[in-house]
Amino acid sequence: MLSAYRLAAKTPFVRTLATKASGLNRATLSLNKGPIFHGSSFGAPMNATGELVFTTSLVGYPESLTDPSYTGQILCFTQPLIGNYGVPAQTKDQFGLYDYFESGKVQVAGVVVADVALEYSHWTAVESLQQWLTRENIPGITGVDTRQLVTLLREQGSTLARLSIGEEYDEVEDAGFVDPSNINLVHKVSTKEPYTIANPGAKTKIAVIDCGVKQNILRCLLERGAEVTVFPYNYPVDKVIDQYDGLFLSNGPGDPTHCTATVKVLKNIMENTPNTPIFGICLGNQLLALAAGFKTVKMPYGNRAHNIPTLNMLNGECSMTSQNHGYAVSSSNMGKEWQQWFINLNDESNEGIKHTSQPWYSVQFHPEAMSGPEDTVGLFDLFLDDSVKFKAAKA
Ligand SMILES: NC(=O)CC[C@H](N)C(=O)O
Repeated sequence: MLSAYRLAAKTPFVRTLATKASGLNRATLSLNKGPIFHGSSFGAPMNATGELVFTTSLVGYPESLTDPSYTGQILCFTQPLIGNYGVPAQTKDQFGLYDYFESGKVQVAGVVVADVALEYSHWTAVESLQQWLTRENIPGITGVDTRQLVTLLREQGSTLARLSIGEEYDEVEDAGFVDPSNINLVHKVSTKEPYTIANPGAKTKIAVIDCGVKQNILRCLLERGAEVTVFPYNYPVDKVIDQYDGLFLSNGPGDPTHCTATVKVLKNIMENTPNTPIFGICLGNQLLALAAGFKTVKMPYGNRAHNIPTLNMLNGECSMTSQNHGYAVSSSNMGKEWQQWFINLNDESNEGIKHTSQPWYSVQFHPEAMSGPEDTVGLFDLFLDDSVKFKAAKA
């Protein structure tokens, strides 16, 4: 029997007037393992290649498109109409962080939508999605049957794809498909130099390993009273960790096994300064797991959404979470020293690990929720409380 999703994918797809009437040029989305989708070009009129992934989040395209974890990926939105609330200005808050974006630029390689809204309306908006992507040199394709496309991706897994201008993918002209999993993408997005975000009256000092940290993660730490120093992913943080009350491991793009330098630093910290509180998010969860001796695996098509239910294995609480990942921690049996902290209630994949005696823990989902539900934002309070306690114990 066909699922409702399969049925929907089989019904004819109707493009709305917004796209048809716009006079956009033709564009093509070619999947490595086939097939080819035709649509109209919006944003920058150029070709792009990357891993094609999809998100089922209904809102938050300014945040998702600027999330450094999407580097190297072509992002397909299953929400059919994207762009209708426009794009906000690049204003900053009192910490110098972007109010509405997760980094200073669009990070995805390309965008795939069913129907781009060329007109927009929102009190924060200053330009359309089309104008923003054009300015940022990122191409998009609209008019794609995203239901059919996502059905395919769910069946065959995330795939490499090319987005090209015109009706056909030209194998001779194009360099071919670039596989971002072969590249150390963290190296591209991590800060090149350490920097400190001052926070007058801060009660604790946190070292952040930046693998592509989202702005709202830094804000969640700062707002709770931390002074934050952000380090490159390959900086020898183990040599300076005694100056800090806690270590935070950020989100980031690509395969976590590329971050060997970070895992080495982490192992040193866990061995030499064991009482230091450590908290990781998403890639940070994978890196902590690798440092603890566990393995990570590539998922068939990953989890990218705002409504993924997770179960806290220690207290039985269920939370809705925001997610964006294609890799997962593989072990469910964690031995005596570690425990599965959270699991995913849809596919039972790992959603977090916790040490049984040290203040070391991490989650696969995004408690900073930018965007998404804020059910688990209290994890930042747990981490800051642990770092304040650690600071008191050191004094
Ligand atoms: N958001 C993230 O940190 C993503 C982590 C990792 N790159 C993955 O895809 O699983």
